[in-house]
Amino acid sequence: MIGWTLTALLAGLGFALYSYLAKIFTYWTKRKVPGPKPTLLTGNFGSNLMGNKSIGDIADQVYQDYRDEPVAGTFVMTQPLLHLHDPEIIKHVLVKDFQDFHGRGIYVESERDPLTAHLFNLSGKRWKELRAKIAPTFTPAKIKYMFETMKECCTQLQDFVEAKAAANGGRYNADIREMQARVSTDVVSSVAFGIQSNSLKTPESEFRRIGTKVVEPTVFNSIRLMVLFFLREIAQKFQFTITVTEIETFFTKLVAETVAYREQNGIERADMLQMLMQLKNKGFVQPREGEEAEPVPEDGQPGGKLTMNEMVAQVYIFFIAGFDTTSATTSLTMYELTKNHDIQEKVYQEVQDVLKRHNGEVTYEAIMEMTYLDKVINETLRMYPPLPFLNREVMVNREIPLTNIQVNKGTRIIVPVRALHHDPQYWPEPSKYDPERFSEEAKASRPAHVYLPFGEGPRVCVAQRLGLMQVKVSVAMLLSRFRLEASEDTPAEVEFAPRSFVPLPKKELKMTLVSRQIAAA
Ligand code: HEM
Repeated sequence: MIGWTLTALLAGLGFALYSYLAKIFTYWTKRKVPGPKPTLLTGNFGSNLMGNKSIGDIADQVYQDYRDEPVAGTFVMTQPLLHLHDPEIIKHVLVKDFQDFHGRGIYVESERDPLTAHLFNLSGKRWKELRAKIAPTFTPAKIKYMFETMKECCTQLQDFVEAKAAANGGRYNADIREMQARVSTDVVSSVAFGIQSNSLKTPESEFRRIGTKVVEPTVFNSIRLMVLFFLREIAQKFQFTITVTEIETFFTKLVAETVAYREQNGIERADMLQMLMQLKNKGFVQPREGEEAEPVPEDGQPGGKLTMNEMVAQVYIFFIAGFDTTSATTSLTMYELTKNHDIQEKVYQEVQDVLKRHNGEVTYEAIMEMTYLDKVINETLRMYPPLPFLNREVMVNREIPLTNIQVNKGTRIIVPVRALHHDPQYWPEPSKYDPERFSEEAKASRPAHVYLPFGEGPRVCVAQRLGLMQVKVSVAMLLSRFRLEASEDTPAEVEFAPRSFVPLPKKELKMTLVSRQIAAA
């Protein structure tokens, strides 16, 4: 008897759950939005939760399958997600109607999980105020100032490779992705905190260890990212803490100790931490000499001063957003240059010609004159955008622009950047590495908003200039001293780790750097 009652109860519960989920999954069909059929508990993202595919891979697949549709709808577990495919709709959401779509829908818990409260994650008034305060940290004048630090790290890289090559008849066979990750860690730790992390020479350095831990493509990190990005409601309900304690402790201690040391000893440096300290102490970033002050809004400096916790959260995002994006772009540029000798030769010639005009000195102005290098980096960012998608949240009940699809406040939106960058209707032969796609003529011939490596609109990457400059300095300085050659273990195509967010090769990315100096001797 008890057995029958229990079976009936379970069957009833199962049916109720099934009916509930089936109703939720009518969200898109009711709105006549096409999309793949969701699976009962995991929606359309089961393969991500199982660790077989990244969120970017799934967005790519939806784009392939529904390319001719202006939008498509999926579910992350039970959370509806709208994929934008039409460039005009994308423009409206990112730029023209930004105020109604400005959120990211990301989990932020400033008290219990303070490192989540950073610029990338925040929405609403808090994002707007913080963005206005942080943007002056990345003006051209400030980047020019940080340039010398970047250059110093790249000089150390040149010397490091030269020494390795000298010990091996002028040739150094390196895992370029790991090497660049270490250099980028050095750059970001110097530019952000004025600290020499020495990751290039000491791979077991604390900074490199923490950096690896943050981006490691583990199942845990993959699920963490999914919850952070799309399942805020669940995280809030169950009071999840997303940040790993060790990482939170590392950054909190680092910032507290560095700030205390500088304040006690009256030390001022030209780095991001100093600017964040100004935000903590004064509520605004001091313009540099000769630099125009940012216009102060009519309502004064909104949002007051930064708290210590807010400061740590910003340092954390500068670190994670800064080192992996730039090292992926630099190493994949070098990889493509090993495969495309004529392009490598053309960049090398440009670097030589420009440096000659600048007395052999790598300066900010010299790098800005390297227009072919700029095209090359743009093409790498097209083929391998570090962020394969952009995300937004609908902030009010309204229709999706240029459609009659009514969506609820809180609906998540995704712009499949990588899929757009590989669509043959905008990029003929998308697998071909061709920097000429970025000639003025070619740029004018395609719609805007099909190239979005840094995002677009008021939420565009706040450090775009810094990121680009770092990649360019690194590539230009390496090419000026070394020829890049494929070695027998250089892959014909790069295969990426499925659980990784930014493009992280599954295996080492090997190539040979040949010293031009030794070869010429
Ligand atoms: C090649 C290098 C880089 C690439 C490709 C890149 C790409 C991006 C993208 C796609 C976004 C989202 C934009 C959107 O949603 O519209 C973003 C946002 C952001 N990036 Fe970058 N980034 C790079 C370097 C950096 C660096 C060096 C830093 C800091 C030191 C940084 C800090 C940020 C921050 C704080 C945001 C959030 C902006 C906001 O939501 O207001 N990025 N980045």
